[in-house]
Amino acid sequence: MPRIIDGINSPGDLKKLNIPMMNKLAEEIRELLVHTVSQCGGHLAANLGVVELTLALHYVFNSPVDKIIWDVGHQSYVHKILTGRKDKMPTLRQYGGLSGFPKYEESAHDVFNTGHSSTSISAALGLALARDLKGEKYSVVAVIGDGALTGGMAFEALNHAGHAGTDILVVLNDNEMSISKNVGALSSYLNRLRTQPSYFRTKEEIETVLHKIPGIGPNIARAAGRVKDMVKYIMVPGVFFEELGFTYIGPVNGHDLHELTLVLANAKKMKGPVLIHAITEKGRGYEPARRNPDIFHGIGPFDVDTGSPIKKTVKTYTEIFSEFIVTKAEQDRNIVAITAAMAGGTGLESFAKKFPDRFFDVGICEQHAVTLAAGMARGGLRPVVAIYSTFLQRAYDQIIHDVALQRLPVVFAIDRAGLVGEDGPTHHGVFDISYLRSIPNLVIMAPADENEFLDMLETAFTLDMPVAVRYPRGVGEGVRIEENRNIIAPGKSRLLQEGKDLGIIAVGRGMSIARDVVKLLQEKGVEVYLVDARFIKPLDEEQFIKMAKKVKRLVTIEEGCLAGGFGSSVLEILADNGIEADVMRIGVPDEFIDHGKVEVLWEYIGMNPVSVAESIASRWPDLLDYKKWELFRFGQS
Ligand SMILES: Cc1ncc(C[n+]2csc(CCOP(=O)(O)OP(=O)(O)O)c2C)c(N)n1
Ligand SMILES: CC(=O)[C@@H](O)[C@H](O)COP(=O)(O)O
Ligand SMILES: [Mg+2]
Repeated sequence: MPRIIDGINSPGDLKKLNIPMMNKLAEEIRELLVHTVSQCGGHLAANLGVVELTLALHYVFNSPVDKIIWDVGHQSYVHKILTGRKDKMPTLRQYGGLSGFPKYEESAHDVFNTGHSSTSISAALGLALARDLKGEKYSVVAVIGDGALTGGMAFEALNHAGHAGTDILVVLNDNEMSISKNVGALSSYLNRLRTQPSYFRTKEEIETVLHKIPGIGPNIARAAGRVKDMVKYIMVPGVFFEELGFTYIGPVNGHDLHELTLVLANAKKMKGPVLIHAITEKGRGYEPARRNPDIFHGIGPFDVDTGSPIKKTVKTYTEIFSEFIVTKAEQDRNIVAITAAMAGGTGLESFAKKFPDRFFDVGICEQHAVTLAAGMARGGLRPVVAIYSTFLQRAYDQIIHDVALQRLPVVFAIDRAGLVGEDGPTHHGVFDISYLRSIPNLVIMAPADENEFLDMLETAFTLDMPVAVRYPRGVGEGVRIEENRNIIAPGKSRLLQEGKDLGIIAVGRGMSIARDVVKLLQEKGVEVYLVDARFIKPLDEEQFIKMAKKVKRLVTIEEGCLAGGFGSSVLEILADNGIEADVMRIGVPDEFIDHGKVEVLWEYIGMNPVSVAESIASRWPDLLDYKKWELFRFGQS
């Protein structure tokens, strides 16, 4: 049977279809989504939920002349399929292939790059204001989820857009889910909009209801009758958005193509800011995702028939943190845990189950999460804020102004530090070393393996000051976990071996690379002095100086950006102490690193063990002769 999807190569092809044909196309798109994500991994549930919404948007609007901006952008696969990238779907999230997020460099239909939440309305308003100033004519649409709407930036933008009054359409895609169940008062408000028919009652009906309230009811009813606006508050759905200057339309069935296309076509003609509240179901059309939208929010490759993910054997750093923090909280009642809508991703779900009163999911509000922690610490609690490195960027001022400046004992569990792989440049956690190490009053650690990680977490709670522990995405080194924990003295590195030819100082997952480099070099007779820095701040100055004096040649290895990074801090120590040494820094160069498997990315930036060994051999040819180092890559001696 011919498939409609085969004839869809641009949004223009959609406009030839009628509603039944588009419904059929929706089914075919869902099949493609499930197949693709089962192979490549990715954000399945959100995409399954926006199939009809995306079809309707491309049916009514004329992309790329009209601009559609996808908030977070994890739900943009359907948009990619409809805008000429259907055949490239098998390359999704792989190195050199399609990005999992909108990317202007990939297509003119991806008007604005996203990945972090709650930026779409600001960007859309910027485009709309640019359009107005340049006297151009096109529509601008921001598609934002109910989770992303919890982010402060979205409100800053609504506030400005309502005031600016220009033509802009916000489509609120409300599926009641962030990654987990959406939280907060706003979420409850959206829920009331969805479910309470009282919003549609007439003035007379409202007065009747009010009269039934004993004591005060009749008075309120009389007052409401006099004050027009008060009645409006009760009668008009979406009054919150209306009061901000938006025309609210909704709720609309986000899976009914007939209703969606009509409403969008009307909204397109309206003047000023308009908000359409569309109700969708996350995971729609694939039962495992519909039943577990949180698991299928972002998932690795899985079996389509069962929905089961491909199993891993070694524990992830996140799992280790998860177990640690539950045990620690059993011992210390003052420990509270905060997440910004990432309970699953940061491993706080078990904590939430065990200590519901001590767990706080604040929504996608990293800034608030950090200052909330500061307030709690001032109030005598022991807060741990678990946030991905890339999202902590949002809370920079709060770390400085609210936590560090007041030297408050907040523990930052910084997950996804380093390259994260398939999510790519919006999500790589490569900046935290640089942006944190300049902050006074902050201790920063990075573990080389699981035992060190647990020791660091334990140490963090012994220090009466702000402490950050950064650790990577995914599995650890697979070492056996020892029972006894060691408290590490701040700034104390770990000497692994002494050697006379070359010194390597590595930190965090850089140590795993360093170990392999040492093996390669030792096989060629090079004697390496190897130190696991453990601390990014404070640094083990004494050890580093001793080492530099002895070997004169140092290599630093970190999984973070080189600019202002850990290697730079080693150079600062040497310079400040007048030590002359030849230093090679290995880390992330001054460019945004694409998406792909971490090992592939390491190779690209010259950070995998073989590349590092080759760089060492080429920089110091007297250590190894050319012929020998050339053979590293082929594993020959
Ligand atoms: C600043 C920031 N914090 C956290 C995230 C992680 N994150 C990605 S999607 C998402 C939930 C978004 O929910 P919603 O906007 O409702 O989209 P849905 O997946 O439900 O369609 C979160 C928390 C992010 N991308 N950016
Ligand atoms: C879109 C987004 O920001 C998150 O869903 C992110 O992709 C999760 O990453 P992890 O898979 O590392 O939890
Ligand atoms: Mg949602």
